Amino acid sequence: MSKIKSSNLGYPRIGESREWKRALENFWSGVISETELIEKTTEIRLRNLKKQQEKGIDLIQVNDFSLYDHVLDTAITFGIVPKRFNYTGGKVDVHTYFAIARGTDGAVASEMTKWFNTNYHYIVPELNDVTPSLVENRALTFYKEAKDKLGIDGKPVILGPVTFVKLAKGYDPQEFSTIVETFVPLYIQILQELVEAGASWVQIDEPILVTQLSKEEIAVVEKVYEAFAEHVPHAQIILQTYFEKITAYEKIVNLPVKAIGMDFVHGDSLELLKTYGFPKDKVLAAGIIDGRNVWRANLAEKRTILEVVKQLVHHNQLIIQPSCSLLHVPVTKTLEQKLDNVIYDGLSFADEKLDEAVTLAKGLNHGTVSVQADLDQANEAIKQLIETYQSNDEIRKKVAHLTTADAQRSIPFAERIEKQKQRLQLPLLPTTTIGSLPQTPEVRRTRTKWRKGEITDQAYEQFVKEQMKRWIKIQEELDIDVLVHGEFERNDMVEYFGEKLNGFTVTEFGWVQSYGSRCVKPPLIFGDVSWDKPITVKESVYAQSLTERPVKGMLTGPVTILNWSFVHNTTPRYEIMKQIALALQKEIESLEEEGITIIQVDEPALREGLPLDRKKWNEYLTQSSQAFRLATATARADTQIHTHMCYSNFEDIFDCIDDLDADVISIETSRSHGEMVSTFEENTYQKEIGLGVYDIHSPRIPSVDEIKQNIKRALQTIAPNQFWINPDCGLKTRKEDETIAALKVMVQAAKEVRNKQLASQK
Ligand SMILES: CN1c2c(nc(N)[nH]c2=O)NC[C@@H]1CNc1ccc(C(=O)N[C@@H](CCC(=O)N[C@@H](CCC(=O)N[C@@H](CCC(=O)O)C(=O)O)C(=O)O)C(=O)O)cc1
Ligand SMILES: N[C@@H](CCS)C(=O)O
Ligand SMILES: [Zn+2]
Repeated sequence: MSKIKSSNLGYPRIGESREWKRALENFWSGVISETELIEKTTEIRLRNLKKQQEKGIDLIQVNDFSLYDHVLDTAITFGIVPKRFNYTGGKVDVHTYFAIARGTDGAVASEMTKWFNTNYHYIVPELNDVTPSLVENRALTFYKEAKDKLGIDGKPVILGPVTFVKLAKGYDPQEFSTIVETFVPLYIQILQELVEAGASWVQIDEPILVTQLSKEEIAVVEKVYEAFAEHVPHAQIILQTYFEKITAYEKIVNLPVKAIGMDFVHGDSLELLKTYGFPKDKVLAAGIIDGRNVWRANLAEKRTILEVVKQLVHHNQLIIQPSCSLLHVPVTKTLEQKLDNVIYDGLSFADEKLDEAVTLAKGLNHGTVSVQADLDQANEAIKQLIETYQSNDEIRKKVAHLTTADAQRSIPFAERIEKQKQRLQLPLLPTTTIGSLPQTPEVRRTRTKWRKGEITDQAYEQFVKEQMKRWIKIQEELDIDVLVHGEFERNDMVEYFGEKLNGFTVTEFGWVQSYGSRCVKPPLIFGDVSWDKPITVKESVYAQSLTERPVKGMLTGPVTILNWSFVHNTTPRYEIMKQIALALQKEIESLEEEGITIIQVDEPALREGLPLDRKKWNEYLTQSSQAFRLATATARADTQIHTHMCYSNFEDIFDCIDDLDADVISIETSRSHGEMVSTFEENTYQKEIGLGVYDIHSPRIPSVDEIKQNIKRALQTIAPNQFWINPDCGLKTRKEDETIAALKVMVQAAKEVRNKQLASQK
């Protein structure tokens, strides 16, 4: 009988103490050389592999490490570099690689967007005018490295051609099949070289197979994998999917590959298996450990599922693995010193998830008795965890009695906006920013000192006040119309609220990569959510006291707080979302009581959370808009409610955006070069809107003409009296001088267009 194997689908890149982030940022700022960057990152990569080897993972993944993003890595494997970066062929050097991701003085960065329904962002490949060729077989390089340095026969992973082309831009969708075909010989060469080097398995990731593909697209998938089977018959391919169940299961499961990887946590893959069976000649790679959440697995329950799965596959042809790459969870829980013991015992980060996979495989191979102690321990930890859940009867009752009317503003938008215009007296094409201002090393350092108790609460508060004071003045000098307090007091827009609301817990080191070197520390939700006292009022009121211009109150919305937290499944998600909404309602009321006239409730994660399975869209969108409206319903009619969204494709959720009933929305668009603008041609959006006029994730300063172009393009489809002028997103990642220079250009461009508009109205 063959042995059931344990496997991994990707290990976090960032290192236990975010040493990867520091290496990258030190390289970008010239503190370390390219050689040092390569040395440091090689060290991290090898350490990651070694850890997995020591844990006893049978199939250790290679080529999952990246210096920025794995989709960008795939692009440079094929020499896909947009023309503006002056690439002349051959292996893409590190400088060009980072230039595509971050932009340069002379060339805008490639667009970045959400990786499926996650908070990880990938760099969108641009296929216009480039002929792909295999310039570097990166999978082979990293396969050899693991073999030579650690004696690991790794399982190289490559992003499959269908997903890669689907996620790319710069081609006519009609040409999809032809474009994919151009990649097929290149993939065949990669596979051939890997087989020659001795790779036992090759994993090809095709997560696009869990989305709705057309018949023609499925035919392309079939053609591609038939070609691989024909040309590289000895490659043992694992066709890997994740994040949902496979949509065209009956077709996909019969493709000529050795193994199919499926997610057994998200979407009902078990039902597919039971209904349609699983081919005898294939191995099933079962993603049974949740790669998207941090709560400990109930191993006994998992084992029961696996016993069923085992009956459905032939002769132990089973691999046990996480449901997706562990990129989406923090590295290890062992660094956490401050967590409550019960919560600590109930957690499982990447390292612990690998232990869980190994345990389950061992139990299946050697009988449950061999792992009984682990199963009992997990069971006890989970039991303890659930017993400590803090229920809040008052909140539960409130939520239970909510009606549709509770999620409705007092009067319709058309009437509200008139009152708001009266109250705010803003110019045509008002300028504003999205909320955060540069979180300089000094700001971060001061907060870290305060957290460590090295400076007093008073000194820290004073420091934050000074930042606000300085920046209110800067914004006034720049002549921005609607100001922000800058969010200097916040570590992150979600974690900050997690620290203040009941029902949340935060970790010290639970970092997860969001994009490039930037990481987030999602809070844990384990308890009913409630609000005790004002969270943001002190800062907003102070900032407002310094100026005659309106300063926006700044909150994060219920959908985003929920989606960017690790939520335990004790309570249904929608229930928690409504609890958060009720808490935000109180915060809004507190801001209003102190005279704040504009309140922004950010929802950048609304589109991201859209289920991959279309059948689930309606419920999600209805619940999301309901929760947002509940949070903002009690706002005065003349309080202007703003919202903001970024780094997603918004076309599919346009109706939901409208349904939020926010008075003003700002949407990131500049990296997608006006694609969003065309959406407005097909829609008659009545409310006010700001389409980001410059990209904030690049250090590059835009020109006045560029911004004017962006504004003018927007004004072709949006009325001038509806339009706001703002950057794409918050400015926290930018340096101060870059920010001031870019905002100066933005205001200048706004004024030029405004004056022209006013002159033409005369
Ligand atoms: C707007 N976006 C956000 C997303 N998700 C979020 N949860 N938040 C977002 O804002 N998703 C979509 C977009 C783009 N994504 C991001 C994600 C992350 C950042 C970002 O800037 N991250 C920071 C970390 C922020 C933070 O929490 N910092 C803490 C800790 C400070 C720190 O590191 N201290 C050092 C010591 C410093 C010193 O002594 O010099 C330490 O502890 O070692 C804080 O500020 O207190 C990042 O740098 O990665 C942006 C957009
Ligand atoms: N207000 C937040 C929104 C980010 S999506 C910020 O400006 O950083
Ligand atoms: Zn944003």
